[in-house]
Amino acid sequence: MAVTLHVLPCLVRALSRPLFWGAPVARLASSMVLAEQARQLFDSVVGAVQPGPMLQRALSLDPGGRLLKVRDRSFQLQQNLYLVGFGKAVLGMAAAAEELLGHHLVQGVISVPKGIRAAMEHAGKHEMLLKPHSRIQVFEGAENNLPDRDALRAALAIRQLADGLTADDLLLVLISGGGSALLPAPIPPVTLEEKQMLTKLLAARGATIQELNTIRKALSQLKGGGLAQAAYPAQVVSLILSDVIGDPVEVIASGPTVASAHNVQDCLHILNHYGLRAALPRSVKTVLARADSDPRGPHTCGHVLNVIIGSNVLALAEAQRQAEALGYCAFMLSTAMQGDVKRVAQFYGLLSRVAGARLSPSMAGTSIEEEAKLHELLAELQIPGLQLEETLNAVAQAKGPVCLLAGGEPTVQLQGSGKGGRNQELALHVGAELGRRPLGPIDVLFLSGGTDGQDGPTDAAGAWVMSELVSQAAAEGLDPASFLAQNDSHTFFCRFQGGAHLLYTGLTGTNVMDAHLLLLRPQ
Ligand SMILES: Nc1ncnc2c1ncn2[C@@H]1O[C@H](COP(=O)(O)OP(=O)(O)OP(=O)(O)O)[C@@H](O)[C@H]1O
Ligand SMILES: O=C(O)[C@H](O)CO
Repeated sequence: MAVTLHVLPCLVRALSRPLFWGAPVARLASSMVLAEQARQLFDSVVGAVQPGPMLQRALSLDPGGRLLKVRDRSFQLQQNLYLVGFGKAVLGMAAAAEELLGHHLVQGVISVPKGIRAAMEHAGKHEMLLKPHSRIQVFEGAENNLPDRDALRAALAIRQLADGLTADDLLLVLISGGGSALLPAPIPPVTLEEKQMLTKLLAARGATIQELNTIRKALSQLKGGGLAQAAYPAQVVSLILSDVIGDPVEVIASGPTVASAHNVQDCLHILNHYGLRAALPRSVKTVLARADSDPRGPHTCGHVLNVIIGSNVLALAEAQRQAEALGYCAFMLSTAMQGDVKRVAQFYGLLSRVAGARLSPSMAGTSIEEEAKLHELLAELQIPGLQLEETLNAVAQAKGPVCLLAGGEPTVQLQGSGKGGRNQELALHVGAELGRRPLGPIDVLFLSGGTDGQDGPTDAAGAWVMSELVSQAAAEGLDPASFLAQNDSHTFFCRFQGGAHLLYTGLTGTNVMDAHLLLLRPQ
């Protein structure tokens, strides 16, 4: 990174004098500049949703320090502030809250992933760590994103804190993705093991996060508004970092401060759909039957303010501004990219050609068939809010390089036993797509990165590719298709050009799904 930054000024000068360079050298310089800019844009995505800046944006104290403002609401502070939190990004969020409000804080409990404090210390991210004599108690648990005994202990401590609150108290709840596994409190007689097993089975059979969390809510004391209910009559303010498409507060971490709108019939429908109804443990049947006849109905959450403080949308909006500052015409495609990575990669491959043809007149007319295919693929993927024709028209008007931004979470069907992640697999598929046909006089770079800095079980956040990937890989004796067949994208990128196309950030302390960047620059 430092080396790349060091050479950047010379490369920029080189690009402005292409006639003095041989074509291959100019192309190499151009690639390096594009790669450096893509990296900067990814950093701005992650930077926009760092816990400190997010909390500072969401919370403000009046000059006397006695009134906490959140959105258009004010809360009196008088030694009455409590804090709980659960999720992968909650350690940094709690550290930022402690920095802002520490002297008002009476007590706190957070549930965060196993090993996160050591990882943050190791990475030198001291702003993500609590103060030495913090009033916030930290529990680490939920190894491999599954509820375990440690997370159960944390959930019980959180419930105990909430149970003890009075009408004079204010409870700040910090929530981020991974919160469901970090807050398991099964309703008896359901056991932790039974809940674990059901979660695993549903996930393995392809249940969506909406479906999975509907079941989790029905079997939990704290999810689906249970935590808010426990904290009543205290006021509750939940600050939520979204890791779900569309930012649905009732789904993120299974909505512990949001009344659940689902009923038992919804649960039975889901369990039926995945063939799990017949084999349900007796305890689960008991809890569902009890909920069906519960005269109290769903939890009420009138004393709660739920606020989304960070999301994929916010993060990409910052990258869009940054791209414009770098001289790109930048357009947001969608923050709801979903579907199988292979299809999503075909979409980006076709989009590169079609947008390239609009951008570079010498390619015009070559893509009518591809444009039709692109529309077909988009209809199949059903990406909410993606205005393809409008974006392409805007690209056609662009004077200069174009940056297309998107976010979301495609899915990988694991077939092989290789090492990889969603983002590296997507990038490699896009590289293969770009290599299918020559692109004409246009440089194309595609980058895909997970905003938490960890793509699948690898230490990379993602990867970037250019249109020359297939031919350059062949020169090194590497065939992307055979790595893809084994879901082995990480091994490919480690070998290809000595790992130069891998995106490394380390754990970022935040998590708003994935970011995709497509840079197009006429040569
Ligand atoms: N070899 C592999 N190749 C491609 N993808 C893989 C591979 N192994 C695991 N994955 C994918 O990685 C994902 C799990 O990784 P990770 O732990 O980063 O979860 P996540 O969904 O990104 O979590 P979060 O929502 O917190 O970001 C799954 O989508 C899984 O299919
Ligand atoms: O914890 C969860 O439920 C998922 O990460 C979605 O928020």
